[in-house]
Amino acid sequence: MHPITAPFPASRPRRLRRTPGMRALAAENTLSAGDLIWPVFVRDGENVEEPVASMPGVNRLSVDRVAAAAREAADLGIPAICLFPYTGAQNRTADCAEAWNPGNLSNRATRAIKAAVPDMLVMTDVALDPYSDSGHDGFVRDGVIVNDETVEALVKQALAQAEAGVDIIGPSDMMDGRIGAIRAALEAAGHQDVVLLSYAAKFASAFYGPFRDAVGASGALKGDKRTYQIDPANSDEAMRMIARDLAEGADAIMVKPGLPYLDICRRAKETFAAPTYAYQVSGEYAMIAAAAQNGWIDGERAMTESLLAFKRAGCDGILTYFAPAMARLLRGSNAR
Ligand SMILES: NCc1[nH]cc(CCC(=O)O)c1CC(=O)O
Repeated sequence: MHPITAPFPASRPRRLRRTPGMRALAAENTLSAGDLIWPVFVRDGENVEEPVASMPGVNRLSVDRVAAAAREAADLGIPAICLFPYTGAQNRTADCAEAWNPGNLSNRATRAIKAAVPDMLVMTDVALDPYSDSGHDGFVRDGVIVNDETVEALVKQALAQAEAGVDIIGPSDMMDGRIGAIRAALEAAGHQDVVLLSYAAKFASAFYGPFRDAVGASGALKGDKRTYQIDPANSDEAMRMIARDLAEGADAIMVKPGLPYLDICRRAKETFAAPTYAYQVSGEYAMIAAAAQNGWIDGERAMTESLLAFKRAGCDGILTYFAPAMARLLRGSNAR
């Protein structure tokens, strides 16, 4: 880039900032409901809407309420919902068998959404942590999260999700070789149109704390996830993970968390020119929502600014708990 600026007063950059119309004309990036994926927590029961204490404004929904949420999303122009099941300690086992149960919570919610709103895209998470008594994304053997055996289970989980009708599968487990294995299994089973959105650049982050509360994993988790998620110190490693996952058949890639990793978003987009998404995770949501609740920041403006940042960084879309609030705000105005 070679920006050319005349010396003052020939150049007065404030000319282009003078009115809302002028600013709209000069805007380099925009945000729309079509950029958003809404992560939703699913729980047992009927007609249940249970607040998540650490995420003000976010609820765990029973399957019937998830279908209603899908209708709401469709009305707001949000193209996709991402499902995360809440599992209590009593349903967590060492063999994680619930993960590939065709009738598990996630698969039931998928079918309910597809029945209620067929055009709503359903995304699901592939990882064992909602079903594991250890809270880890893989099997634990002698204190080690084992890779290859976990990948076999992830393949079964992904196939059950595809059978239930999901459009987008998001492996979030960070095991080695899972994208290739899941892609091959999907092809073999006739699910050639299922999109793989790989959580390729997923960092071992403190910002997942409220999520682990929301899905019931906080109490279960023993230790941390640093032997499989990426060290926050690393950027080249994230590029290698993205390259690998694209080479194994990922259609799109994700950077997670979001705001603390905008450099990774920008670098990923420039390096690979692939469809690139960011996950504005639970801790990021909680910080903004809690500060707004206390009157310390303007919640709507902070939400909008944080989401626009992802577009500026090169992302094609954002997974965010703010999705319905942002879409509602966008519908009411042309403001970004
Ligand atoms: N496979 C687990 C998973 N999938 C999405 C999130 C975090 C999402 C959020 O914090 O909003 C996590 C948590 C983790 O890795 O511990």
